[in-house]
Amino acid sequence: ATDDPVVTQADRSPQNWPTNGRTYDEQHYSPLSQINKDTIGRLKLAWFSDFDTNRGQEGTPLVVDGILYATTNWSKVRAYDAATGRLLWSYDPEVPGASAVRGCCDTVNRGAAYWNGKIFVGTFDNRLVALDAKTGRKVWDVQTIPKDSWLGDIRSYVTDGAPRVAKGVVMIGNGGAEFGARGFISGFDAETGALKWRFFTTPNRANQPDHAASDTPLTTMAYQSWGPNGAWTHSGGGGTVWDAIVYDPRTDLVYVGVGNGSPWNYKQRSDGVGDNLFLGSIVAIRPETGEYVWHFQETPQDQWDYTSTQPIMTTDLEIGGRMRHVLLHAPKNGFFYILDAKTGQFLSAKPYVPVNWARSVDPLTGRPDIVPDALYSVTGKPWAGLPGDLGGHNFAAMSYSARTGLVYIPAQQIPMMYVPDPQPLKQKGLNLGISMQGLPDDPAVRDGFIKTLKGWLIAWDPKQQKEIFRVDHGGPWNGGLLATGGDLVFQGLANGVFHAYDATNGADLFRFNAQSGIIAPPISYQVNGRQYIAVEAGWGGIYPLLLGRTALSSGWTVNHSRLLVFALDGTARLPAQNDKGFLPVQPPSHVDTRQAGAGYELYENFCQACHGDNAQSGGVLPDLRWSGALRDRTAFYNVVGRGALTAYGMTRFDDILPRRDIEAIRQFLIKRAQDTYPREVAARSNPQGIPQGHAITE
Ligand SMILES: O=C(O)c1cc(C(=O)O)c2c(n1)C(=O)C(=O)c1cc(C(=O)O)[nH]c1-2
Ligand SMILES: [Ca+2]
Repeated sequence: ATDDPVVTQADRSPQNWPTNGRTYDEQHYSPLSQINKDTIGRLKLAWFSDFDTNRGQEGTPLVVDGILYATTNWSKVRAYDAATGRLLWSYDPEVPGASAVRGCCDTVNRGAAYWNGKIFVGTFDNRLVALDAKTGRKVWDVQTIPKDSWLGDIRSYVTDGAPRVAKGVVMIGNGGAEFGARGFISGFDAETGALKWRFFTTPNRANQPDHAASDTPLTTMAYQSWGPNGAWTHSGGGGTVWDAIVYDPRTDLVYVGVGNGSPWNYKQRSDGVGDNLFLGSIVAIRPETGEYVWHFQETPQDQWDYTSTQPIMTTDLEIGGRMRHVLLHAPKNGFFYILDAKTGQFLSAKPYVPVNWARSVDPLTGRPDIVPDALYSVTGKPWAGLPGDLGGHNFAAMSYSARTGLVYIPAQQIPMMYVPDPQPLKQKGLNLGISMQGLPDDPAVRDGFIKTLKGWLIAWDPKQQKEIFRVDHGGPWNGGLLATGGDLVFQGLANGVFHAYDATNGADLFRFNAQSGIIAPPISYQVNGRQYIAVEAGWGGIYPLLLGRTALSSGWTVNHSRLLVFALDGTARLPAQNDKGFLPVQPPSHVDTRQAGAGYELYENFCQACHGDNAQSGGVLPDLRWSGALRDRTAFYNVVGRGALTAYGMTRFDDILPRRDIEAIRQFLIKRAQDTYPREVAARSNPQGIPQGHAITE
């Protein structure tokens, strides 16, 4: 079917939430208003459902005619009676645990798509699966990565974004640009799974046609913007399409948010020359053919992981006395962009968070005036960037309310020290061309860094391109946003508290202790005349995995993954919580300090990205200091070398790390356990047994 009114006319059915942003404009706005400023005092938990994966939950649930579809970590899908929470079916694509290491950022999933009685989900191992929405039975599945896109192990692909469907075509991209990847988006027939088109976002290294929709723009325009001999010719250049794919029925265009360069190091990637199209760009293509229509590059010469994959929305705005149909975008690079939706014409850009990599954006061309020192790979000198690699805004959905005229942005500040280190591309693991050293374990340094970590809900007036108000959060990495016809804005936070704010002034009107950090966006729907608010709780994603304990600066949180659903006069209650997390265990007494020293660097290179800087867990994956496997050299080798825990997502390293390196990592972990055990125990000597205050981040 080339039409499904459930999706294409979603604006006529406010009880539903049938596509990622509810309607094709992706405003994450629900017109429902039963829950409003007057009734908010009666908002209570109506039902909840525990998930079977305690890792980051980033899914936007869908609701179609009283059935709620949620996707969870490891690309699983669950269908519920949306009024009662009764589980109707669940689907597990059985993603191999060993594929976790192919992704930069937790085995998350950001949601499903609905079309003509089917649910579509992308799996972490890159399948696109169509399920019967009634029964959960698989209708078809296809592998979305063509074999020739891999280049040995130098390239990596994972799929964690939500597919989108327009005109009977299901569109999906993938992640992987932190390893090596050549980005693309593919369109499949929703009924059969047949590939209709593919659009690559970076050129073919021989500048030959790929026999893909992207051939002409790549060979005639993009190829010329790359240094012909850079490392991109092996890595693929990056430009992965890991999140935003937005169809606009008004223009009949699909807006594709394109990711960062691979490796990050621009000197290494492209000899330090060229803008490297289509990195850091929005590209507009046709849904039926993938044909190129326009592009706008937000970040030329990317070397900061400044992806343009962040959620995109469309709306009508009066600008300069004239109504315009526009795109609104707050990419990682810190500027809020307004583009003409039909032509891609640049209209304006203003910083929505502190920015130091560019002085400004040219008001006519939209080109950033890049600060010379920010080109760290060219200068060869370290650069402290604002925003950092995690962006002024990441995957968390923003929302727009036409009633207030405001865009609500889940914004943040996480500075990044970019230290160039153009090593040859590795066969496994991150290939950034920068140093992966974390912070020293010095409380003063850590405290200084933590003071720079910030999170805000920013209410932004796109007409004036300025902030109207903000809500200060304890720290970054908070959930996405929902605005409603009740003039409320809902957001879950990193510290596990779910809030409703007054959409006109940010007053905090509702708080609920969700027992786990929230990074997903809420939705709203209605069944039998009752309005509900639903959100997935589950702390994770890249921030706590990579930064470890430092990521808990908003407050101590442990992962309890579940779906929470609220309504007026709800009567459900969460069970008593266990907030203790991974408890310190007396470490082995013997350590080889020389080996432990060598182990630090190995740990930061191979283990840190999931288990946290300096071996302190961020509350999601096991804290390795207290692992039982530390006590025995062979047991540890079986886990790290031979893959005893691959089913849980822990890969095997014996293909790249010799035994002595793995043993050095073990010694480093024992040393870290010995050094930190006393302070970890002390931090828990309080009635709750939960680390308090300074100890959370020390
Ligand atoms: O370049 C890429 O291919 C890529 C992929 C992904 C991903 O697949 O989730 C992320 C990023 N980059 C990224 O830069 C980033 O900050 C990020 C955060 C997250 C997350 O889910 O927590 N994923 C990703
Ligand atoms: Ca990236």
